[in-house]
Amino acid sequence: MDELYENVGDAHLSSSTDTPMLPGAFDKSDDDKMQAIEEHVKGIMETLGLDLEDDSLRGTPRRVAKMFVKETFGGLDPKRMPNLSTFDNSYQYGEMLIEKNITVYSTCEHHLLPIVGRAHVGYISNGKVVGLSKMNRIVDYYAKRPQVQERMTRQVVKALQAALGTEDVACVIDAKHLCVNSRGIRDIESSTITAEYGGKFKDEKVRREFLDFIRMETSFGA
Ligand SMILES: Nc1nc2c(ncn2[C@@H]2O[C@H](COP(=O)(O)OP(=O)(O)OP(=O)(O)O)[C@@H](O)[C@H]2O)c(=O)[nH]1
Ligand SMILES: [Zn+2]
Repeated sequence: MDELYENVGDAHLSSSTDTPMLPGAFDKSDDDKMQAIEEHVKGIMETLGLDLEDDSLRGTPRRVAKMFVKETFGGLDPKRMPNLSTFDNSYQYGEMLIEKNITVYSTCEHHLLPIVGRAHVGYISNGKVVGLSKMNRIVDYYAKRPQVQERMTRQVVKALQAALGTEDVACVIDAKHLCVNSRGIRDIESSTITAEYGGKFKDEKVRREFLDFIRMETSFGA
């Protein structure tokens, strides 16, 4: 684990943001993966002494396999990377744009327990603009992997920097890790904040504005 975290500060190392994958990981079909996972889940349940003939338990291995491949860990499949289509900044908007309170449902890679929280993403256009929903989509794509929050935060920033052709991208994530909240130390109140500031967001004033904006209460009527 230490080695993984040592790399977290090296923005120039692409390996520091990549999810560690086995060679050939992208060659298997979804059906092959689901079949293998179904067998493994069956094994775990039988080891725990559960009767898989029971009506309620019978479908669980298949259900979990489908959920892992298609939903919970769907973001391990590069084919599911959202198309971050950009267009020209024809309206000459020159200030920062923030998509805040993006819901994060992810999974802690140490315990395979949920991470639930909110991401706030901002950028300053360098001539290109990205559709608002694409920021929600890119957060969700990287969230759908076994994750550490530090890596997820940096993956979101790097993907948007590449799509927008600018370093001026920031992401803050505030999330609850059920491995901390519901087991182990069982601290239901604590949450984890991570931040990645690229380009102009490293400037104290720009960063301050970003952080002030994401703290703004947004209410739409009653
Ligand atoms: N840095 C970081 N740590 C995480 C993240 N998610 C979970 N962890 C931590 O990973 C650590 C794994 O530590 P271990 O000591 O191997 O696991 P453990 O015995 O289950 O630890 P406890 O949770 O303290 O009971 C724990 O401290 C978790 O809180 C994350 O996104 N980032
Ligand atoms: Zn965990």
